Amino acid sequence: MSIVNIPRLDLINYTNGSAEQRQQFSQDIGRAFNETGFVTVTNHGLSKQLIERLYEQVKALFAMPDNVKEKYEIPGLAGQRGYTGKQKETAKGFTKPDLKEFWQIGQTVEDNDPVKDIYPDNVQVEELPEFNAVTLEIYKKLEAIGKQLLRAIAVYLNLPENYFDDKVHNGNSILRTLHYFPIADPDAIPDDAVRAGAHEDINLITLLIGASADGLEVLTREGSWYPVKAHGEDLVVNVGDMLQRLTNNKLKSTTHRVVNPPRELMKTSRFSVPFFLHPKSDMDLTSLESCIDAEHPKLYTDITAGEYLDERLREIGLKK
Ligand SMILES: O=C(O)CCC(=O)C(=O)O
Ligand SMILES: [Fe+2]
Repeated sequence: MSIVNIPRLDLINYTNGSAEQRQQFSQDIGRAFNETGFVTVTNHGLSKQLIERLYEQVKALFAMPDNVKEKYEIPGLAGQRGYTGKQKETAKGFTKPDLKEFWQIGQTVEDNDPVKDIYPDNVQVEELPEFNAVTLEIYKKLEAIGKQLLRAIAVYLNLPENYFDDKVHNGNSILRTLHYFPIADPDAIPDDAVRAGAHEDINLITLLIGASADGLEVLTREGSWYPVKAHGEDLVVNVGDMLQRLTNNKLKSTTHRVVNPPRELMKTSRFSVPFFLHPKSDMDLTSLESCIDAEHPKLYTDITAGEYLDERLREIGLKK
């Protein structure tokens, strides 16, 4: 069996470290993103109490009756805000939808950036004001952590450290709170229906809170599945297709999935909260010249982040 290297990185070494520690952090995250596309991050600044508050609210949201949640399903928004009901998203190449329901929160523009006009408003959960408050706080904090990580990656790529700053400022990022619901009768579900079918994330990088629950697996280069284990409150961070495209596959957007639990645990829920860090839709994803040479010929056509997102939302059935 192959050994998959998913290093555990201490963010304090980047945010408060010496020049040497910062350089080391950049090399460590860059190398891991080049090899497996995944790292775990500790000392990220989200307190245990905040994460507990988040999960309490996420559980309360999905505990509401389906007919209450369904009033927050907004036609025309491709699931990008509010509720998406059970079995609506189908991983690319799969025929059965994933066994999950989710709620998505988008960008809140706080300055007078005109991009404000193109983002739909977030949907407020009337029954749970605390859900609205804690998810907004988590969104802003994960966005700030993501910006730090992109700075470290920019250094690894020999770009100016602030290369991504203006591209992700007021970006089209999404916080997704997810519920993999209990399966009352395992025999009633189709054989190939899974919690989350094998897929790659669309965005630049993903920061996931709560991957300590079992089920998340990454596909190794040898073609086997390897479980991702995070220590308690660590974040799991991975490369998405936009960053892979920008770097002409130097950084790898690794295929991952969430498997169903063993039969005796089918009646239990699994919750998780990924943050998909997106740039503004006008970011040019044309592969960097520095990532193209005779050994690494250009693999992708030129496209903007907005055009690319549109294409992908159609493929997974969220956009008609
Ligand atoms: O639930 C998880 O652990 C991962 C979810 C995921 O990969 C996704 O929503 O893209
Ligand atoms: Fe994913």
